[in-house]
Amino acid sequence: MNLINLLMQFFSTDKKSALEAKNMAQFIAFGPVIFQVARIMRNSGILHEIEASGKEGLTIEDIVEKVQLPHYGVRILLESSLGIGLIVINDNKYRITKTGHFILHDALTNVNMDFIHDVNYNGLFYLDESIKNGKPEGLKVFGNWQTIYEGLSQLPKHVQKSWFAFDHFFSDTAFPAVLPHIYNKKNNIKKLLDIGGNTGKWAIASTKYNPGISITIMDLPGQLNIAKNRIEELGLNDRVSFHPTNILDASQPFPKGFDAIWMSQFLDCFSEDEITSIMQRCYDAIDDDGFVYILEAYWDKQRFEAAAFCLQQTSVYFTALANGNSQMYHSEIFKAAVLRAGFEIVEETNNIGLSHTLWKLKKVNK
Ligand SMILES: C[S@@+](CC[C@H](N)C(=O)[O-])C[C@H]1O[C@@H](n2cnc3c(N)ncnc32)[C@H](O)[C@@H]1O
Repeated sequence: MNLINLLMQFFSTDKKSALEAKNMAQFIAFGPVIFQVARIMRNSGILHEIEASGKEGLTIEDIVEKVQLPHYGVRILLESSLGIGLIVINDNKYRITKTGHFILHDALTNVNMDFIHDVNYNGLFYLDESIKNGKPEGLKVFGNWQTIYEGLSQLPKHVQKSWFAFDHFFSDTAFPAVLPHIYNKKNNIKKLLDIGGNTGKWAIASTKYNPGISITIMDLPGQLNIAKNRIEELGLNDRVSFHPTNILDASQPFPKGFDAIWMSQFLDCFSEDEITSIMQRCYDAIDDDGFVYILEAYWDKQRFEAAAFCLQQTSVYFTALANGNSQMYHSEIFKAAVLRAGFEIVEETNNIGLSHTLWKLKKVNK
């Protein structure tokens, strides 16, 4: 049985006993409480102090003294954390559990937790309206934009920080692994169009990796201003140029003359029809021997249940906050939207970085 079939088994059987299922249902019912307590246990230093005490453990009085918070509040957090499974108690002393360890130290957990709290938490209150209207109704907690991308450069600094940390966490692990797939002798790419290039991470990685490459980043003006500053600081102005545009305006043609088009974690920001429209414009922009590369994470292509879970839950951010009509896709739904524009997949590479799949596409011969 291959890995993908193995993953789908997680979603095709109900494995829990009745007791486990009832416990899980309580975790869901108290979900926001569990989330906030775990976050405060991490941020207040309580979890850290308990971990640092090792086998010895700490009493509540020890903890109150170390973190300088009221006794009542610390008691509430500790008792809740026992139920959550972050800590255990023996002889009136608290010690950390494995789950507590991951809340403190696991990079994926921390990036997800900050993203959910800073970017999503308040806006998720409007999920039911977002589902009904197909609009990101939760975005109003930050401002009056059609999509979060229009407002990204104006979000409060701590919100931006968590958004970028989340976005970059996934691309940072994928980019080094994927560079040799793109810039090899066979492809011979000299000019690349990076659509949705954001703050210029891929452009910078590409120019460092391959001295013969020049890149044009296409994105919304707000993001390109951030990218421009970075590129200038690094002295890469002669290698990287910018094409500000709102890609949702289908009347705007794409620039031409590129050997390949690159889209990383980009098309998931759009509905199926919008993906097809963007791919149609890619089709018009490249020559018949040109390529389009798509780097995406699909929940059905993951090796681990937790990875699929993260992607399935991230979709809800797109619904309530980002744009109301896109998601982290199942690969078959995404593939249909892409191929409708007249492309075929000529190479597929899975398990890149944490969770990505790379597709190399070319125009279908007519
Ligand atoms: C999730 S980020 C991906 C960034 C980067 N490619 C990466 O792999 O980390 C999506 C990018 O798409 C851009 N984007 C979203 N909607 C857009 C639109 N309507 N027009 C142009 N760019 C858009 C955003 O500004 C953002 O930079």
